[in-house]
Amino acid sequence: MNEAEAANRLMRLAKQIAHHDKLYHDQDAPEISDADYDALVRENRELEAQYPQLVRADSPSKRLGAAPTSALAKVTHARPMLSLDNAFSAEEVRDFVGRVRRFLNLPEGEPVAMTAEPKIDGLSCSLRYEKGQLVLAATRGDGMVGEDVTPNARTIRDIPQSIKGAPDVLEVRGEVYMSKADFAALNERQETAGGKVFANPRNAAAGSLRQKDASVTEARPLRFLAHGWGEVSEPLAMLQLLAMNKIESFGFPVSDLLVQCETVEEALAHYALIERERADLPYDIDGVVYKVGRLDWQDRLGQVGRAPRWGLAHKFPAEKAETTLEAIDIQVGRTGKLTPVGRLKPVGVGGVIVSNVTLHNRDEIARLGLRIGDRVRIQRAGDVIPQVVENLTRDETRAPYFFPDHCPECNSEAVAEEGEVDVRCTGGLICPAQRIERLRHFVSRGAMDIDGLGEKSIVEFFELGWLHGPADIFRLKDHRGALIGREGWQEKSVDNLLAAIEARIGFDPARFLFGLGIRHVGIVTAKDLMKAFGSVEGLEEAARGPDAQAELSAVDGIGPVVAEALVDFFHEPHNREQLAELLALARPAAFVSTARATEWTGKTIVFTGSLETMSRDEAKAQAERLGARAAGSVSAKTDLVVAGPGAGSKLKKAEELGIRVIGEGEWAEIVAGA
Ligand SMILES: NC(=O)c1ccc[n+]([C@@H]2O[C@H](COP(=O)([O-])OP(=O)(O)OC[C@H]3O[C@@H](n4cnc5c(N)ncnc54)[C@H](O)[C@@H]3O)[C@@H](O)[C@H]2O)c1
Ligand SMILES: [Zn+2]
Repeated sequence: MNEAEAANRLMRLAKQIAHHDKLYHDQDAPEISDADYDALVRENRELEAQYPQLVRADSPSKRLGAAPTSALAKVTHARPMLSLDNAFSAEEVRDFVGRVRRFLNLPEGEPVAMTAEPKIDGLSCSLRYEKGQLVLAATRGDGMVGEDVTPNARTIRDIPQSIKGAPDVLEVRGEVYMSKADFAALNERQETAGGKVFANPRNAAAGSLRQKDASVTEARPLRFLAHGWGEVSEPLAMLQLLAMNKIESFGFPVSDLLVQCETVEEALAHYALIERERADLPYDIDGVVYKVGRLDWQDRLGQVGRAPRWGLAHKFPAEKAETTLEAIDIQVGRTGKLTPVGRLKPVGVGGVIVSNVTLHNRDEIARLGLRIGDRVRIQRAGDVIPQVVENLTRDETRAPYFFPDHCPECNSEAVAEEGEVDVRCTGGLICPAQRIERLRHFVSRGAMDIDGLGEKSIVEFFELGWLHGPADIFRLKDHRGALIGREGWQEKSVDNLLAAIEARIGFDPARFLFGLGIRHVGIVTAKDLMKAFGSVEGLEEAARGPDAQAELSAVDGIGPVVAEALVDFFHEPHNREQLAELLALARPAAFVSTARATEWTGKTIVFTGSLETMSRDEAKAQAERLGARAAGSVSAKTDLVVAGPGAGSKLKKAEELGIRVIGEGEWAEIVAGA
């Protein structure tokens, strides 16, 4: 940038910054974020440092806030109310201390003790006490002239009306603010009442204090925290910290995170501590304020431009930033869920460089109207994964983004169930993203129950390339030689594992079906299906038939959601391929109904309360042996309820419906007699 360009830029910056100052300070309605505003101020400062001859009379570096234009009376401050210079890094804090040291001409090694405390996000207010009585409360305004808000301040409980033991004239300065919780509640009330909703607690506090009618202020939950003083008729103390202690003793709230630090490194450590506490503090803060500890040094340092030379605001890094969305990638989770991830042009947010954001799901992308190449505002809260909060471009000419209808990992069809936002891959058996999870499920207790094949071994075999899908479990015997001698595997344990696998050839088809991990197909549903279709092959035929949905839904215990999941699963070619292999190797048994025809055949039984002589599973198995179905909830279709001690709502419902209820003893008799 040459000198002429710099002059132009400085003129534009002066106008822009003045515009935002007015919106923010006078109208309590900012248009841009603080971080964006700070960036303008910073650019102005850097250009002025480079071209000192171009510093304008109306430069933002000389002004502060905005001259008040409200209906409130104006007051000229006895001592100006200043702003603070900003620092955004530890380096800049060290530079600040270096400047202080040089200004005071301190000998090498002489420490500069400083106080450090939270920079609370409210609006500054000066409270003037004469002979212990509150006589004036004023906002900062442009630093020289503020607004008279005395009646308003009198409604704030943290502000004493009178104080004892103070100098004849004492101006206590601090921040009027609103707690996060009070802010949220206020906005909720405002919204229901159709009133103004505030952008943040700072604006809410400013808008609430600067009211013509003090009864409006009174109804708002405002608080006050002291952080300094203005005119005083006699010195309060020799040190900043002790002066603040004195102010506290007069009855003003002072931050309990205010400390004196002996070195700059100590101060930076306190900054880190406050940053860690930030989320848990009841009020918003946007940084840490350091002040030279010795008041005689503060006097010597004085002020330059709009800020004291003895104070510094060390701001927290911005937690929001703007950047470009360069791509959207789809990640497939262990359960088949497709999650869109935004790839960003890397940008600093809250102290870290962010290049990925979660976009949650298909609906979220549609809500934001995202297209590749859009400018986006992103946000990072604590250690939560960053997310897009706003799309800054709505360029209808660029290609819209279409959420994939196939899994990027295995190319199987990806679908969202009705009423669900998540899109899932249907290629359960072969999808690499889902493999380990599926394998784990296939061998689990309730399914194929293969002893010795835990998650650790699954991962090990998977990484060795031995396990792709469940069919490979039955081919592990081909790797016997290679497995023996690997860490944790002796001949005996290998043979035990292979025997456990062999034992599952010709196993229960319902547990086999359950093991496939088809969505919504639990063990009870699997049994119902096997009862109806006799075998997995029979089920497959039905699920691929022309009338599959209707045929499946007709089965007792199967609803349309399960039917759809089955149709999806058996239509996916990859699944069918893997299943064919698996059936050839595992050869599940034909379903034999262990039920005899009894008077209970086809009936529905519900067990509730605790059973004393048997487990719930055993009771259900007994019911099934009688040809009955054990259901989880009582309805008009229930034929019998077996209630043990502690039975509650199910028992009550059965009684209301007039369903036969028996105890465990009577049930045992039925089982024995059948
Ligand atoms: N978004 C916008 O459009 C916009 C416009 C103007 C200003 N701003 C924001 O307002 C701020 C600039 O205003 P500023 O000039 O008042 O500077 P400042 O708010 O950054 O710093 C000075 C003020 O900090 C306050 N403060 C809080 N805790 C303090 C403590 N412990 N000790 C001393 N002072 C403490 C005081 O009220 C003091 O006046 C920046 O945060 C800026 O981002 C935003
Ligand atoms: Zn997939």
